[in-house]
Amino acid sequence: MTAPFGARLRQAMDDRGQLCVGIDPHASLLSAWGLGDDIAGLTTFSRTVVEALADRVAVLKPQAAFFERFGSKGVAVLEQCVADARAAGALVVMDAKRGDIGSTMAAYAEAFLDGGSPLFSDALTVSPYLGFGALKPAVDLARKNGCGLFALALTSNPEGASVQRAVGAEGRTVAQSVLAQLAAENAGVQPLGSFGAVVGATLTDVDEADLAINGPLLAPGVGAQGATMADIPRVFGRSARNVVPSVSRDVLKHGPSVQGLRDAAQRFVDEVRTAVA
Ligand SMILES: O=c1ccn([C@@H]2O[C@H](COP(=O)(O)O)[C@@H](O)[C@H]2O)c(=O)[nH]1
Repeated sequence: MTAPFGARLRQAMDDRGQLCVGIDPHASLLSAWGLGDDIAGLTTFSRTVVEALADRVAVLKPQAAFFERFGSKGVAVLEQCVADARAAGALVVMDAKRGDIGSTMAAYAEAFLDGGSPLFSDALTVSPYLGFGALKPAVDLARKNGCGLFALALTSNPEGASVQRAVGAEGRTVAQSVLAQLAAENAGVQPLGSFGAVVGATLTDVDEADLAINGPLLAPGVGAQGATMADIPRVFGRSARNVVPSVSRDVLKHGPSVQGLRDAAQRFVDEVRTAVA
């Protein structure tokens, strides 16, 4: 039986360091790597990232959009990418940001969190903006299959605040409500719950108490969006050890050299270790 995602993530971060590398095959990166903006380029790009990093970084996070833009052939590349990355030892967080009414959410959950699915991943990013309760089918399937979820709470983009910082009837922000419901899912779990939040490393004013969800905190925004690893303790305070900083473009720009990708990832691992120590 597979250990819960939170326990597997804790172990992976202890062994390999606190880093998630995003696999985001932007057209501009494909071009910079000397590849075509086509299926052949997508295949070479994702294979190279997996070859370079899946045996050494804790988490790889394919961004589904960059594969989906090529249609079914792109999705086939994504399926292979996920399978290869998992086989090489990385935990895979599928960044697909799914969220819908409960009955449809059940189908999204099956697509990514059912062991028989070609896109089976260790965890999935989800949007709680149809109501956190609508995510229940995904919560249930994730728990059953040792998977995790990362719910969007305080995203790294400046536009997110208009929704996420809005104050609801009970006097707390939407983000606070999402974080509290994640904390409830993780209550009492050791060493770390499996139900995480997406909280940008770019943020300036976050209440440390809200982040104590006993679950992982996926922190995009390091690198191209302007945050650095030094921001991790500033933003996350006492929860910094549960943070998985996520970097896509600022690692990927060092390809197609396998060694270049490895060196870039290692620099970020070293930087976050120093910052969080
Ligand atoms: O709040 C969020 C949630 C998700 N993302 C995703 O992370 C990567 C960031 O890429 P970089 O190149 O490191 O900027 C991308 O896939 C986003 O969709 C985010 O940035 N912020």
